[in-house]
Parts: sequence; structure tokens; C-alpha cells
Amino acid sequence: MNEHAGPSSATPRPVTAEVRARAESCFRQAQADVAAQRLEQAAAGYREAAQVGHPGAQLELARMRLYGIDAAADPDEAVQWLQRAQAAGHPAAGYLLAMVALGDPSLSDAGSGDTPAGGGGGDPDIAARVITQINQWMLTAMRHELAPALRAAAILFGRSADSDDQTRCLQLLERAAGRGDVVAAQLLAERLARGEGCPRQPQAAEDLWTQLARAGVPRLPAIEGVPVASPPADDASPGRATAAGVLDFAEALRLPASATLSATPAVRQFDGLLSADECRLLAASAQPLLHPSMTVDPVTGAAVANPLRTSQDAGFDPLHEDFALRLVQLRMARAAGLPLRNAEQLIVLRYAPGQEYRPHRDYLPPSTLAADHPEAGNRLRTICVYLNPVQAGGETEFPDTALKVAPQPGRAVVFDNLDGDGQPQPASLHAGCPVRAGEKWLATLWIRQRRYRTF
Ligand SMILES: O=C(O)CCC(=O)C(=O)O
Ligand SMILES: [Fe+2]
Repeated sequence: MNEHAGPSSATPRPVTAEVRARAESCFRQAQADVAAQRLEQAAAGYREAAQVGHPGAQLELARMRLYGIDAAADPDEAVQWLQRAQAAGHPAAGYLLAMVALGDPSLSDAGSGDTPAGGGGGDPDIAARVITQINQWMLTAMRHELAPALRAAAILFGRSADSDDQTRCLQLLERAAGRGDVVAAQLLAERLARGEGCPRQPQAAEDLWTQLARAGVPRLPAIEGVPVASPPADDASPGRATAAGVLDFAEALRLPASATLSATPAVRQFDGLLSADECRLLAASAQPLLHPSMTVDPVTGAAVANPLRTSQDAGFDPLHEDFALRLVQLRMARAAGLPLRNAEQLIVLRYAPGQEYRPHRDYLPPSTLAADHPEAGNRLRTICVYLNPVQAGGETEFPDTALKVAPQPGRAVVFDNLDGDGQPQPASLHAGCPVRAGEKWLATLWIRQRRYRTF
């Protein structure tokens, strides 16, 4: 917990012009302090301005408290500041509240008294009231042309088979790209090149790629052949059929049917868990963060190169997350039947030809566990989603059951690393087979037994 007081609920004193001017100058000084990495000073400046009702300062202070930039994170305090900034009309505050509520509604008023999203293995239903609130926050953010909100909505409309929703997806990607959103521009170029939701426009796609290349943005892997998500036939959830044109985030949390591939180890497969846009979103967001994979030395705790795992990888710390990424992760956590707050940070792996992840188990040895949130328990379950079609090789193999899962974009494989008593399950041994041709992109969530994330 933070030793500073959060926003006071007492009736605020009237703000004079002098107080307002002082708040503005504190806010500007705090911005300069952030730029100069004087983070504690910045937080103090934002706090002073926030306390007299400066919405920009309230938002910045909330972000610092959310991500623990100046001191340990305190999401409860962050949410209180976001609520004040939102009441004062800051368009980004609702967006951030929506993002927090999506992973853990218990942190915001929207979720008080409700089952948290993804809560427990048994009842992972996010309350309708939370969804309604999230929808309202996001619609407000979109009306203010907030690019991450536009992009998230575009990806959501893109999941619908309705042709008007497909058009909405493209229009929203264009709007986000027009606001300088690089990932939206990448997604748009891929759709234009393939004529997804629009006639094929190879020249427009090429122009966009040229502009992106000038800005140092590399091309995405070719991601295609993902079926448009359709609900399982036996889905009897009320309100299932969302009308075209209605932005319904609940819709984005529905799971396709799954198939059990093995009982011991428990392995399940979902086809079409992620859409092509979502696979591209993960690859595009990971691309600038990729570095050679390391493994943790169980003796020294140091990150070391290891022939066990020769891929590149990118981890998304909370600062790198946005609404669309969290929505994807929430669906992944639901497919695994566990709350998102139990998940370690999302990892995206990229294997070049010849690269592999040799046979291993995902549960952590006691020494590694002791150094990384031991209170969260061990890695109960893993979910991996293939993001692109691999030309040859790259299957996920479970040698103990002679099972091989072939990569296919949007396909997820979920498996247990611990047995029913929470003990390491040696039969969970698995490997990422060497890629023989093309590349393999994969997103992984390692999900612990108990809460791992602060929000
Ligand atoms: O690349 C694969 O198929 C397996 C990846 C994996 O084992 C992991 O991410 O833990
Ligand atoms: Fe693994």
C-alpha cells in the first residue's frame, strides 16, 4: 500500500483561479520531471495538482500508481484517481478504468459485489453490469478519438461475420491509424492487401507498408486462414446474438468449442480462439520488444542463453498492455479456465528455421519460484496460441502421450503442469519442435495457482 493518502472523499473546497494556476504549473513541472526521470518528484507534483482537481494530473498520477512507476504499484489508489479524472471529463480515464475492469472488475466500482472476470475455475462469467460499464467507457473514449480504444473496437468488430461490422472494422482501423497508431496501420495494411472486409487494394497496402518501413516498422508475418469466429452450436447464453453495429465486449469473451486431446497430461485444443486481427495484434505489439530468449539459471537466478530454447521472445509488462491486448489475454485465461490475474505476463515467441524449445516442463523449480511471487503458487496451466501458419515443423509435442499439435493461426493448446493435488506433473513434458521452414509465432500465458498480477 502507498503511504500517501488517496483522493479525499471530503467536499472539495472551491478552487480559485490562483489555485488553478498553481495546479497547472505543478502539472507542467511534473511533466518535465518525468522527462528527466525524476519520478518521485513528478509523482509529488502530480499529486499536488491532482488534489485540487487537475484532471490531467489525476490521470498521470493514476498511471504512476497503476504501474508502480515511482514506488510500488497501488491499483486501488489508481482507480480512485481515475474515477475522479473521469468525473472531471478526462476522456482517457474511462479507457483506463475499462482496461483495469476487464482483467479485474473487483478493483473498480463497476465490479464491486460481482464475481471478478474469469473468477475461479467454475464460474468465469463477467457480470453483465461490468460489461455495460466497460462498453460505456469505451464508447466515450472512441467519441474522443482515443486511438487504443478505436483499435480495440476495430478488432472486436472484425471478429463478426457481418459485412457491415467488417466495414466498421476497417473504418475504425483507419481512424486509429490516422491518429498515428502504428499497430492499427499494420492491421489495416494486412486487411487491404488480402481484401479482408473490403476489395483487395494491393497498392494501398504497399503504400502503407512503405510509410511504415520509413518509420522503421518491419513487416508482419503472413497471417491468414483463420476462420471468422462463430459461436459453438450449443451456446445457450442469453443475449447471444449481438446485433450488427453493437459493440459488445461480452461477445469477445465467448469461447469456441474445444476438444480434449489427452487426459494425462490434460491437453485441450481450441480452434479459432483468436481472430487474424488478434494474431496480428500480438505479433505487431511484440515485434519491437523481441530479444533472444533466455532461461533463468536455477542456481544463480541470472538470465542466461540456453540451447533449450533458441527462439526470440517478448514479454509484455503491464506498461505495454492496452485494452485490446487485455481482451485477448482474458479470452486466453478463460480458455484455460483460470482468472487472468493469476497469469504471468504474456510472452510472444518467434522461432526462425531450425529454432526450437526442447522438451521441458513449465512448472518452476523451488529456487526459481522463491524469487518470483512464491505466494502465487506454481504454474498450474499453460495456454499457447499459434499466431501464424508454419510452413513445416514447429508442432507442440507431448512425448509421454506421443501427441503432436500442429500450428494453425488462432489455434490454442491448453495443458496442465500440476496434478489435481497441485504437485508437479512430470507427464506435462512438452517441446516446441524445430521449425523446418518459415517462421513460427506463438503467444503463451503461464498461469499460476493464485493471484500473480497486481491488476
Ligand atoms: O513452441 C511451442 O510449441 C511450445 C512453447 C512452450 O513450451 C512454452 O511457451 O512454454
Ligand atoms: Fe513450455
